[in-house]
Amino acid sequence: MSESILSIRGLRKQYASGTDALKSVDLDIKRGEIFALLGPNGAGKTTLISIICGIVTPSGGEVLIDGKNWQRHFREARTRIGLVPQELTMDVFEPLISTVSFSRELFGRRPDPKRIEEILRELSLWDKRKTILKELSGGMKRRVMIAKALAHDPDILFLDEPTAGVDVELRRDMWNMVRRLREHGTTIILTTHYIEEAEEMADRVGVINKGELILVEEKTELMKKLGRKVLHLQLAEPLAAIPPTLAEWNPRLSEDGSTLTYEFDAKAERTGIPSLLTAMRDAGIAFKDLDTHQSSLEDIFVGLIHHSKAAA
Ligand SMILES: Nc1ncnc2c1ncn2[C@@H]1O[C@H](COP(=O)(O)OP(=O)(O)OP(=O)(O)O)[C@@H](O)[C@H]1O
Repeated sequence: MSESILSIRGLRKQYASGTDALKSVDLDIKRGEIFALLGPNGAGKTTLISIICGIVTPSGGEVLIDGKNWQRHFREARTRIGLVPQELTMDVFEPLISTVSFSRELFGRRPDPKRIEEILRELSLWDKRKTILKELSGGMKRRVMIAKALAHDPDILFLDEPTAGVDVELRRDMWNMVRRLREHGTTIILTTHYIEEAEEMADRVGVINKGELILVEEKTELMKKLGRKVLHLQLAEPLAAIPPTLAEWNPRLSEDGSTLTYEFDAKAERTGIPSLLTAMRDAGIAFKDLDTHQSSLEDIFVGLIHHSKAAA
Protein backbone atom coordinates (compact mmCIF):
# COMPACT_ATOMS: atom_id res chain seq x y z
CA MET A 1 0.00 0.00 0.00
CA SER A 2 1.53 3.29 -1.06
CA GLU A 3 1.77 6.21 1.33
CA SER A 4 -0.31 8.41 -0.97
CA ILE A 5 -4.01 7.68 -0.92
CA LEU A 6 -4.59 10.30 -3.60
CA SER A 7 -2.23 11.42 -6.36
CA ILE A 8 -3.06 14.32 -8.61
CA ARG A 9 -1.03 14.58 -11.77
CA GLY A 10 -0.93 17.52 -14.18
CA LEU A 11 -4.53 18.40 -13.46
CA ARG A 12 -5.81 21.25 -15.63
CA LYS A 13 -9.15 22.95 -16.02
CA GLN A 14 -10.11 25.58 -18.52
CA TYR A 15 -13.77 26.59 -18.29
CA ALA A 16 -15.72 27.32 -21.49
CA SER A 17 -15.37 31.01 -20.59
CA GLY A 18 -11.62 30.64 -21.16
CA THR A 19 -10.71 30.91 -17.47
CA ASP A 20 -7.73 28.73 -16.58
CA ALA A 21 -8.96 27.64 -13.17
CA LEU A 22 -6.20 25.02 -12.72
CA LYS A 23 -2.83 25.09 -14.43
CA SER A 24 -1.27 21.64 -14.20
CA VAL A 25 -1.57 20.83 -10.51
CA ASP A 26 0.45 17.99 -8.97
CA LEU A 27 -0.32 16.95 -5.42
CA ASP A 28 -0.01 13.84 -3.26
CA ILE A 29 -2.27 13.37 -0.28
CA LYS A 30 -0.96 11.05 2.42
CA ARG A 31 -3.13 8.38 3.93
CA GLY A 32 -4.78 9.56 7.12
CA GLU A 33 -3.64 13.17 7.03
CA ILE A 34 -5.60 16.38 7.34
CA PHE A 35 -4.65 18.55 4.41
CA ALA A 36 -5.77 22.18 4.28
CA LEU A 37 -5.95 23.92 0.95
CA LEU A 38 -5.70 27.66 1.39
CA GLY A 39 -6.22 30.29 -1.22
CA PRO A 40 -7.97 33.56 -1.94
CA ASN A 41 -11.34 33.78 -3.74
CA GLY A 42 -11.23 32.28 -7.21
CA ALA A 43 -7.89 30.50 -6.63
CA GLY A 44 -9.24 27.16 -7.91
CA LYS A 45 -9.96 25.29 -4.66
CA THR A 46 -13.55 24.30 -5.47
CA THR A 47 -12.57 23.38 -9.03
CA LEU A 48 -9.86 21.03 -7.75
CA ILE A 49 -12.19 19.33 -5.29
CA SER A 50 -15.02 19.13 -7.82
CA ILE A 51 -12.81 17.38 -10.36
CA ILE A 52 -11.63 14.79 -7.85
CA CYS A 53 -15.24 14.18 -6.78
CA GLY A 54 -16.35 13.69 -10.37
CA ILE A 55 -18.55 16.79 -10.57
CA VAL A 56 -16.38 18.78 -13.00
CA THR A 57 -14.56 17.29 -15.98
CA PRO A 58 -10.86 18.20 -16.16
CA SER A 59 -9.25 19.54 -19.34
CA GLY A 60 -6.21 17.37 -18.71
CA GLY A 61 -4.30 15.32 -16.18
CA GLU A 62 -5.42 12.52 -13.91
CA VAL A 63 -6.27 11.56 -10.36
CA LEU A 64 -5.19 8.26 -8.84
CA ILE A 65 -6.83 6.76 -5.79
CA ASP A 66 -4.51 4.15 -4.31
CA GLY A 67 -2.77 4.14 -7.66
CA LYS A 68 -5.97 3.55 -9.67
CA ASN A 69 -7.24 6.05 -12.22
CA TRP A 70 -10.39 7.54 -10.72
CA GLN A 71 -12.28 7.77 -14.02
CA ARG A 72 -11.61 4.19 -15.02
CA HIS A 73 -12.62 3.01 -11.53
CA PHE A 74 -15.39 5.53 -11.09
CA ARG A 75 -17.74 3.41 -8.97
CA GLU A 76 -15.04 2.49 -6.50
CA ALA A 77 -13.80 6.07 -6.38
CA ARG A 78 -17.29 7.35 -5.62
CA THR A 79 -17.69 4.90 -2.77
CA ARG A 80 -14.43 5.92 -1.20
CA ILE A 81 -14.96 9.67 -1.43
CA GLY A 82 -17.31 11.85 0.60
CA LEU A 83 -17.91 15.50 -0.18
CA VAL A 84 -19.39 18.24 1.94
CA PRO A 85 -19.97 20.92 -0.69
CA GLN A 86 -20.13 24.65 -0.09
CA GLU A 87 -23.68 24.92 -1.34
CA LEU A 88 -26.51 23.17 0.46
CA THR A 89 -28.15 20.66 -1.84
CA MET A 90 -30.97 18.54 -0.49
CA ASP A 91 -34.55 17.55 -1.03
CA VAL A 92 -36.28 19.94 1.32
CA PHE A 93 -39.44 17.88 1.81
CA GLU A 94 -37.65 14.70 2.93
CA PRO A 95 -37.32 13.80 6.60
CA LEU A 96 -33.72 14.14 7.68
CA ILE A 97 -33.13 10.45 8.40
CA SER A 98 -34.41 9.33 4.97
CA THR A 99 -32.10 11.73 3.17
CA VAL A 100 -29.08 10.51 5.09
CA SER A 101 -29.98 6.81 4.73
CA PHE A 102 -30.58 7.31 1.02
CA SER A 103 -27.11 8.84 0.61
CA ARG A 104 -25.60 5.65 2.03
CA GLU A 105 -27.37 3.43 -0.46
CA LEU A 106 -26.72 5.79 -3.34
CA PHE A 107 -23.03 5.05 -2.94
CA GLY A 108 -23.59 1.31 -3.07
CA ARG A 109 -23.46 0.51 0.64
CA ARG A 110 -25.93 -1.83 2.31
CA PRO A 111 -28.54 -0.14 4.56
CA ASP A 112 -27.26 0.11 8.12
CA PRO A 113 -29.71 1.88 10.47
CA LYS A 114 -27.30 1.49 13.41
CA ARG A 115 -24.52 3.29 11.58
CA ILE A 116 -26.91 6.05 10.48
CA GLU A 117 -28.03 6.48 14.07
CA GLU A 118 -24.41 6.76 15.18
CA ILE A 119 -23.69 9.46 12.62
CA LEU A 120 -26.83 11.42 13.47
CA ARG A 121 -26.10 11.24 17.18
CA GLU A 122 -22.54 12.38 16.67
CA LEU A 123 -23.74 15.41 14.78
CA SER A 124 -26.50 16.17 17.31
CA LEU A 125 -29.15 15.45 14.69
CA TRP A 126 -30.79 12.39 16.20
CA ASP A 127 -33.58 14.31 17.94
CA LYS A 128 -34.42 15.98 14.65
CA ARG A 129 -34.37 12.82 12.56
CA LYS A 130 -38.05 13.00 11.63
CA THR A 131 -38.04 16.71 10.83
CA ILE A 132 -38.32 17.65 7.19
CA LEU A 133 -35.25 19.47 5.97
CA LYS A 134 -37.09 22.64 5.06
CA GLU A 135 -37.83 23.20 8.74
CA LEU A 136 -34.23 23.00 9.92
CA SER A 137 -32.03 26.00 10.69
CA GLY A 138 -29.08 26.83 8.42
CA GLY A 139 -26.60 25.34 10.90
CA MET A 140 -28.64 22.13 11.17
CA LYS A 141 -28.80 21.87 7.37
CA ARG A 142 -25.04 22.10 7.27
CA ARG A 143 -24.82 19.27 9.79
CA VAL A 144 -27.12 17.26 7.50
CA MET A 145 -24.74 17.85 4.58
CA ILE A 146 -21.95 16.39 6.69
CA ALA A 147 -24.10 13.43 7.73
CA LYS A 148 -24.91 12.79 4.07
CA ALA A 149 -21.22 12.86 3.15
CA LEU A 150 -20.37 10.45 5.97
CA ALA A 151 -23.32 8.09 5.48
CA HIS A 152 -21.41 5.71 3.20
CA ASP A 153 -18.29 5.71 5.41
CA PRO A 154 -15.88 7.20 2.89
CA ASP A 155 -12.18 6.97 3.68
CA ILE A 156 -11.40 10.27 1.94
CA LEU A 157 -13.51 13.22 3.00
CA PHE A 158 -13.54 16.59 1.26
CA LEU A 159 -14.84 19.58 3.13
CA ASP A 160 -15.26 22.66 0.93
CA GLU A 161 -15.26 25.72 3.19
CA PRO A 162 -16.83 23.69 6.00
CA THR A 163 -17.20 26.51 8.47
CA ALA A 164 -17.97 29.48 6.23
CA GLY A 165 -20.73 31.40 7.95
CA VAL A 166 -21.33 28.91 10.76
CA ASP A 167 -21.49 29.85 14.43
CA VAL A 168 -18.75 29.21 16.96
CA GLU A 169 -20.46 26.16 18.45
CA LEU A 170 -20.88 24.40 15.12
CA ARG A 171 -17.34 25.26 14.12
CA ARG A 172 -16.04 23.67 17.33
CA ASP A 173 -18.24 20.60 16.79
CA MET A 174 -16.95 20.26 13.26
CA TRP A 175 -13.33 20.50 14.31
CA ASN A 176 -13.96 17.80 16.92
CA MET A 177 -15.69 15.64 14.37
CA VAL A 178 -12.82 16.03 11.90
CA ARG A 179 -10.34 15.03 14.61
CA ARG A 180 -12.39 11.95 15.51
CA LEU A 181 -12.62 10.93 11.86
CA ARG A 182 -8.89 11.25 11.50
CA GLU A 183 -8.40 9.08 14.59
CA HIS A 184 -10.44 6.44 12.77
CA GLY A 185 -8.16 6.68 9.75
CA THR A 186 -10.15 8.95 7.45
CA THR A 187 -8.09 11.19 5.18
CA ILE A 188 -9.42 14.73 5.21
CA ILE A 189 -8.94 17.50 2.69
CA LEU A 190 -10.48 20.82 3.55
CA THR A 191 -10.50 24.14 1.79
CA THR A 192 -10.71 27.20 3.91
CA HIS A 193 -10.42 30.95 4.01
CA TYR A 194 -9.90 30.79 7.73
CA ILE A 195 -6.22 30.55 8.43
CA GLU A 196 -6.94 29.71 12.07
CA GLU A 197 -8.75 26.62 10.84
CA ALA A 198 -5.68 25.40 8.96
CA GLU A 199 -3.48 26.37 11.86
CA GLU A 200 -5.68 24.47 14.31
CA MET A 201 -6.45 21.38 12.24
CA ALA A 202 -4.03 20.65 9.43
CA ASP A 203 -1.04 18.34 9.28
CA ARG A 204 -0.03 19.84 5.95
CA VAL A 205 -0.99 23.00 4.15
CA GLY A 206 -1.18 23.73 0.44
CA VAL A 207 -1.47 27.26 -0.86
CA ILE A 208 -3.15 27.74 -4.22
CA ASN A 209 -3.28 31.00 -6.12
CA LYS A 210 -4.58 31.63 -9.64
CA GLY A 211 -4.81 27.92 -10.41
CA GLU A 212 -1.29 27.09 -9.29
CA LEU A 213 -0.15 25.32 -6.14
CA ILE A 214 2.50 27.68 -4.93
CA LEU A 215 3.43 25.77 -1.81
CA VAL A 216 2.87 22.44 -0.04
CA GLU A 217 4.44 22.05 3.36
CA GLU A 218 4.08 20.42 6.77
CA LYS A 219 2.28 23.02 8.85
CA THR A 220 4.80 23.02 11.66
CA GLU A 221 7.71 23.20 9.20
CA LEU A 222 6.03 26.01 7.33
CA MET A 223 5.58 28.01 10.46
CA LYS A 224 9.12 27.34 11.55
CA LYS A 225 10.69 28.06 8.20
CA LEU A 226 8.80 31.09 7.15
CA GLY A 227 7.72 32.38 10.51
CA ARG A 228 8.91 35.78 11.44
CA LYS A 229 8.78 37.17 14.90
CA VAL A 230 7.53 40.46 16.12
CA LEU A 231 9.07 42.42 18.98
CA HIS A 232 6.80 44.76 20.93
CA LEU A 233 8.43 47.43 23.06
CA GLN A 234 6.26 49.25 25.56
CA LEU A 235 7.82 52.67 25.87
CA ALA A 236 8.31 54.43 29.19
CA GLU A 237 7.13 57.68 27.59
CA PRO A 238 4.97 57.95 24.46
CA LEU A 239 6.77 59.08 21.30
CA ALA A 240 5.38 61.64 18.86
CA ALA A 241 7.34 60.16 15.95
CA ILE A 242 10.04 57.61 15.23
CA PRO A 243 13.45 59.30 15.31
CA PRO A 244 15.35 59.12 11.98
CA THR A 245 18.21 57.22 13.69
CA LEU A 246 15.88 54.20 14.02
CA ALA A 247 14.79 54.25 10.37
CA GLU A 248 17.04 51.39 9.28
CA TRP A 249 15.05 48.92 11.48
CA ASN A 250 11.82 50.17 9.96
CA PRO A 251 9.88 49.97 13.24
CA ARG A 252 6.20 50.87 13.54
CA LEU A 253 4.78 53.17 16.18
CA SER A 254 1.31 52.56 17.61
CA GLU A 255 -1.21 55.35 17.14
CA ASP A 256 -0.95 56.46 20.77
CA GLY A 257 2.85 56.45 20.52
CA SER A 258 3.23 54.00 23.40
CA THR A 259 4.42 50.87 21.58
CA LEU A 260 7.17 50.32 19.09
CA THR A 261 6.94 47.18 16.93
CA TYR A 262 9.83 45.61 15.10
CA GLU A 263 9.49 42.58 12.83
CA PHE A 264 12.49 40.29 12.43
CA ASP A 265 13.50 36.97 10.99
CA ALA A 266 13.65 34.58 13.92
CA LYS A 267 16.00 32.25 12.03
CA ALA A 268 18.48 34.88 10.93
CA GLU A 269 21.87 34.95 12.57
CA ARG A 270 21.45 38.64 13.25
CA THR A 271 18.00 39.58 14.36
CA GLY A 272 18.88 43.27 14.61
CA ILE A 273 17.48 43.45 18.13
CA PRO A 274 20.67 44.32 20.09
CA SER A 275 21.59 47.10 17.67
CA LEU A 276 18.02 48.44 17.74
CA LEU A 277 18.06 48.55 21.53
CA THR A 278 21.43 50.32 21.50
CA ALA A 279 20.15 52.88 18.98
CA MET A 280 17.10 53.44 21.14
CA ARG A 281 19.25 54.01 24.21
CA ASP A 282 21.39 56.49 22.24
CA ALA A 283 18.22 58.29 21.20
CA GLY A 284 17.13 58.46 24.85
CA ILE A 285 14.12 56.18 24.38
CA ALA A 286 13.47 53.93 27.36
CA PHE A 287 11.07 51.00 27.44
CA LYS A 288 9.29 49.46 30.39
CA ASP A 289 8.36 46.09 28.93
CA LEU A 290 8.96 43.94 25.88
CA ASP A 291 7.66 40.72 24.37
CA THR A 292 8.06 38.79 21.14
CA HIS A 293 5.52 36.69 19.35
CA GLN A 294 5.72 34.20 16.51
CA SER A 295 3.93 35.39 13.42
CA SER A 296 0.92 33.30 12.57
CA LEU A 297 0.08 31.26 9.51
CA GLU A 298 -1.98 34.24 8.45
CA ASP A 299 1.10 36.46 8.26
CA ILE A 300 2.86 33.75 6.26
CA PHE A 301 -0.08 33.30 3.91
CA VAL A 302 -0.46 37.01 3.21
CA GLY A 303 3.29 37.22 2.60
CA LEU A 304 3.18 34.32 0.12
CA ILE A 305 0.25 35.60 -1.90
CA HIS A 306 1.82 39.03 -1.95
CA HIS A 307 5.11 37.54 -3.10
CA SER A 308 3.51 35.52 -5.91
CA LYS A 309 1.58 38.61 -7.05
CA ALA A 310 4.79 40.61 -7.14
CA ALA A 311 6.54 37.85 -9.12
CA ALA A 312 3.71 37.62 -11.69
N1 LIG B 1 -18.59 26.96 -13.90
C1 LIG B 1 -17.66 27.89 -14.15
N2 LIG B 1 -17.57 28.49 -15.34
C2 LIG B 1 -16.63 29.41 -15.61
N3 LIG B 1 -15.68 29.81 -14.73
C3 LIG B 1 -15.70 29.24 -13.51
C4 LIG B 1 -16.70 28.26 -13.15
N4 LIG B 1 -16.46 27.87 -11.87
C5 LIG B 1 -15.39 28.58 -11.46
N5 LIG B 1 -14.94 29.40 -12.42
C6 LIG B 1 -13.77 30.31 -12.36
O1 LIG B 1 -12.63 29.51 -12.09
C7 LIG B 1 -11.77 30.15 -11.16
C8 LIG B 1 -11.58 29.26 -9.93
O2 LIG B 1 -12.83 29.18 -9.23
P1 LIG B 1 -13.04 28.26 -7.95
O3 LIG B 1 -14.48 28.33 -7.58
O4 LIG B 1 -12.43 26.94 -8.19
O5 LIG B 1 -12.16 29.05 -6.87
P2 LIG B 1 -12.15 28.94 -5.28
O6 LIG B 1 -10.71 28.97 -4.90
O7 LIG B 1 -12.96 27.77 -4.84
O8 LIG B 1 -12.85 30.29 -4.87
P3 LIG B 1 -13.76 30.62 -3.56
O9 LIG B 1 -12.82 30.66 -2.42
O10 LIG B 1 -14.29 31.97 -3.92
O11 LIG B 1 -14.80 29.56 -3.46
C9 LIG B 1 -12.42 31.50 -10.86
O12 LIG B 1 -11.83 32.47 -11.72
C10 LIG B 1 -13.87 31.28 -11.20
O13 LIG B 1 -14.46 32.49 -11.63
